Amino acid sequence: MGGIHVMDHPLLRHKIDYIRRKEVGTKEFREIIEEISMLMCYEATRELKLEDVEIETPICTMQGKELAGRKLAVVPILRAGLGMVEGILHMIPAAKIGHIGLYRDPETLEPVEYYCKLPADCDKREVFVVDPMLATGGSSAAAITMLKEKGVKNIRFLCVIAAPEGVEKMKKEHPDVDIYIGVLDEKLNEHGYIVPGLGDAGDRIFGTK
Ligand SMILES: O=P(O)(O)OC[C@H]1O[C@H](OP(=O)(O)OP(=O)(O)O)[C@H](O)[C@@H]1O
Ligand SMILES: O=c1cc[nH]c(=O)[nH]1
Ligand SMILES: [Mg+2]
Repeated sequence: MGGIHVMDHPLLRHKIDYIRRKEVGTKEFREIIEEISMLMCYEATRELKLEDVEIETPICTMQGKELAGRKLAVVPILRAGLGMVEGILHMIPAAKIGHIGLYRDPETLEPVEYYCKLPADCDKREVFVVDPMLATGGSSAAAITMLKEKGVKNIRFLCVIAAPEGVEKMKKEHPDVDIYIGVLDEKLNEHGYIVPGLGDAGDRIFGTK
């Protein structure tokens, strides 16, 4: 059974509220999203399994620990999810990377799929789906459905800012998935944007629009 984990950490909160400011430019926005992702990764990996391993220190032999099983895969939802990959790779450099291309139709707010490329053995890995924004939940729910259709079982979703509407949709459609949220915001506006939010994460990361 998955759970909703709203991170309650002063450093994370400071960084998220800093990049909400409209005067923060692309370079700084991108750098800080990377830092936020690193901190979120630390928290989201808390439950990873360890196994015993014998190691030799300069002093003696000991039973040490290392991460069990296959390494993680990180799957950003394009485009904005790409902004979170580097930060996670700082923590887990050997992670494999998949990509799911989805954009939200501005009229219907429904996700439109345009790309999917995953590591060949993705179904045997722990998969972290990443996207800074969970708004209606349409994009993340669709991305996770795509992964499940390919046999992926162990999925966690990391987002920087979530709206309650998106959290409800994810709980309903993917109750087995753990969701890690930097900050839970108030609501969606009439255009499906998160309030207070930070605007369009993809445009802010890539300097488009
Ligand atoms: O929860 P939802 O209502 O689906 O909205 C969230 C989605 O919207 C944004 O992507 P967008 O469609 O702007 O694409 P982009 O990343 O290419 O800018 C965001 O990065 C999420 O993927
Ligand atoms: O507030 C929002 C909602 C969807 N996508 C974004 O980038 N921002
Ligand atoms: Mg966008």
